[in-house]
Amino acid sequence: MILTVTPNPSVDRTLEIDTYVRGAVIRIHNAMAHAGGKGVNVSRALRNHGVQTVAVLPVGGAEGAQLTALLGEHGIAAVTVPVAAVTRCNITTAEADGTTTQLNVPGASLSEAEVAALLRAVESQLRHHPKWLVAGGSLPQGTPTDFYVRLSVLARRYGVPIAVDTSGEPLAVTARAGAANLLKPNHHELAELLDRELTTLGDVVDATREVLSWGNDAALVTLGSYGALLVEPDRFWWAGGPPIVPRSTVGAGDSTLAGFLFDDGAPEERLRRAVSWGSAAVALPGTTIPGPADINDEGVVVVPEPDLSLPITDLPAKLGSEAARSRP
Ligand SMILES: Nc1ncnc2c1ncn2[C@@H]1O[C@H](COP(=O)(O)OP(=O)(O)O)[C@@H](O)[C@H]1O
Ligand SMILES: O=P(O)(O)OC[C@H]1O[C@](O)(COP(=O)(O)O)[C@@H](O)[C@@H]1O
Repeated sequence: MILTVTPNPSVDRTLEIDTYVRGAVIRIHNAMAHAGGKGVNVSRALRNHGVQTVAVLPVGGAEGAQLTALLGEHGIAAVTVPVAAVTRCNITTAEADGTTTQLNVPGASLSEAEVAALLRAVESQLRHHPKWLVAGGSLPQGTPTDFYVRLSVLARRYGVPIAVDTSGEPLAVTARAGAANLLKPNHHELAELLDRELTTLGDVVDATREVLSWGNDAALVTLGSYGALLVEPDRFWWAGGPPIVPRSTVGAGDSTLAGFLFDDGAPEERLRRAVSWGSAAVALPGTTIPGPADINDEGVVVVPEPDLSLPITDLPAKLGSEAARSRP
């Protein structure tokens, strides 16, 4: 079983339009709603692939009830912690040219008692010794910024490894505490954490190694359309998929993390699977999370320790074609 916790879940609403024009009346072609939030999406991806998973999340108000109903439709076993504040709705516009714009609400406040109830709900599931605890997303107001560090202390007490996918201050606090067995920042979150631009592959690998030197075991750094890197203290790999015009990139990072955690195995294989799940998510509308029928890893190339001087933006073009040429 893989346990996930999402302190700030969302009903994700997606509006598919031609082009976003500020100040204009925009006609919507398709509107859809999915259960969202990082841990929730990891649970959805795992569940789609037959992995047992439990999602812990706070829910409140009518949107909380809708979120619970959506989770039921997705077949997710959820432990919901009732809270007074109304669950947020994040809104995405998905344009015909593949541009995805996310409007993420901060999320209503949790009281101290509600934060404590959330931690207790996670602890009661840790007693079942899940294979991983996956903790993800922003923190709602009222949640201490060291929330993920507290989760990590709990997880370690039960011998459960923890993967954390967050951003901003909660990422800084978690990473600097060396609290994670696996971190899943994207390129921009990593640059913000280190407060410097990361232009080449070497820049990203050095930055990630710095983060690992704070006590974190490994990092899966996603690079948007430029693929993803798996970095351990002494080794790293890059992987990338075929070019895609996205339908919606929302949920791609979460699907990538789920693909990585789906099974043990050689790091290259886990990274290949991660990128194939992430690429599949990009081709699907709204926060649709891929299942086995959506995924094809044939176009995904994995390259161990590529040239560190390569600009990130050149990776798919340079490494994708080199790997294809050297394939037997
Ligand atoms: N525009 C895109 N084209 C192709 N693949 C993409 C695109 N955006 C994301 N992906 C895939 O999804 C993964 C996660 O995307 P990324 O945007 O880095 O994560 P996050 O959603 O966490 O910000 C990438 O590693 C890549 O495999
Ligand atoms: O908690 P945050 O950072 O606001 O992010 C929440 C949003 O991220 C998502 O989990 C998608 O994340 P990814 O695109 O990184 O996979 C949405 O479902 C959700 O609305």
